[in-house]
Amino acid sequence: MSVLEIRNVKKRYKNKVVLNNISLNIKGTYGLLGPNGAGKTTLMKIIATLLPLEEGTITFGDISWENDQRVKPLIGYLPQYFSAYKTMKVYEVLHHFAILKGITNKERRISELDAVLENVNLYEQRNEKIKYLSGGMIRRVGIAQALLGNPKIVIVDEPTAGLDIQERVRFRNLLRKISANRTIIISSHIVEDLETTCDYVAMMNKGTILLEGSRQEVLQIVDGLVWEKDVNSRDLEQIPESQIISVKEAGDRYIVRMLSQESIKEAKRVHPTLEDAYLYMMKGDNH
Ligand SMILES: Nc1ncnc2c1ncn2[C@@H]1O[C@H](COP(=O)(O)OP(=O)(O)OP(=O)(O)O)[C@@H](O)[C@H]1O
Repeated sequence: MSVLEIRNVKKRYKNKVVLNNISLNIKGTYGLLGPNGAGKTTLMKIIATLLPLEEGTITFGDISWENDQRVKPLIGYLPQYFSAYKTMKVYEVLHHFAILKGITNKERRISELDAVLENVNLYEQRNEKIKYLSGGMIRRVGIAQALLGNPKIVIVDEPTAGLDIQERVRFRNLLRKISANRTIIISSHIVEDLETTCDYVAMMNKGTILLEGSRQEVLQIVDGLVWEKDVNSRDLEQIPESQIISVKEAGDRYIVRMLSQESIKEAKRVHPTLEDAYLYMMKGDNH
């Protein structure tokens, strides 16, 4: 499988630099993690060719994003807000997208529509109107349209925003299921979404990549720096807020998770998670 190579991509809105020399090697299931306004959507739209590539290069094997007819069929895109077409039925919406994607052969179209409906587990609901579906089901219709034409690269922007916990878990499982033999790019500001689904992660803030690598490589940045301690409420107040990652209530005591270069008295060192690495990078970036 080719690597999606992004080199020195820059984007400005008027005088504001929104993407500042972004370079990434995107492969496998790839998570783009960053707070609101980091530039994730802008980068995804440029990859999806919805915004022009003004500076820098993007390539996938021998295909280049500069004027290549082969780019569009490579890509399936689920935007952050996929909620239009409310009065249309699931099948009609997908049929519409199949036509837009140029799947003109009727037999091929029918077999592709059936296959994507099965794939996202919505075959039973194919004659339901969109407005009667749950948020999670609508998101799955969005994935179904992105899969039409069997694209090699699927881009999913903030896939679980607004979904309840059950729907989020189901959606993550679906992303894992469709990831065989394709590159999937998932953007999110929710670390858990990427923790369980992604092989590679990039952390982004203010238009800049802070860290990129396999999940293991990214975790190494905080290896040895994460501590846990069981405290009462009085001791909890003594811990500097800048050190705290999370606090969990345990009866009348608290389990505090902390970041520290030095060992912390009576605390035990624990294995880092993606959230630890993300908070560490964000703290550093805000100094
Ligand atoms: N059309 C536009 N005109 C001017 N500024 C824009 C435009 N679109 C986005 N921006 C700005 O670019 C920056 C990056 O926005 P972008 O939507 O790419 O971030 P994001 O990481 O996807 O965040 P979110 O999850 O909030 O969408 C923000 O500061 C945003 O205000």
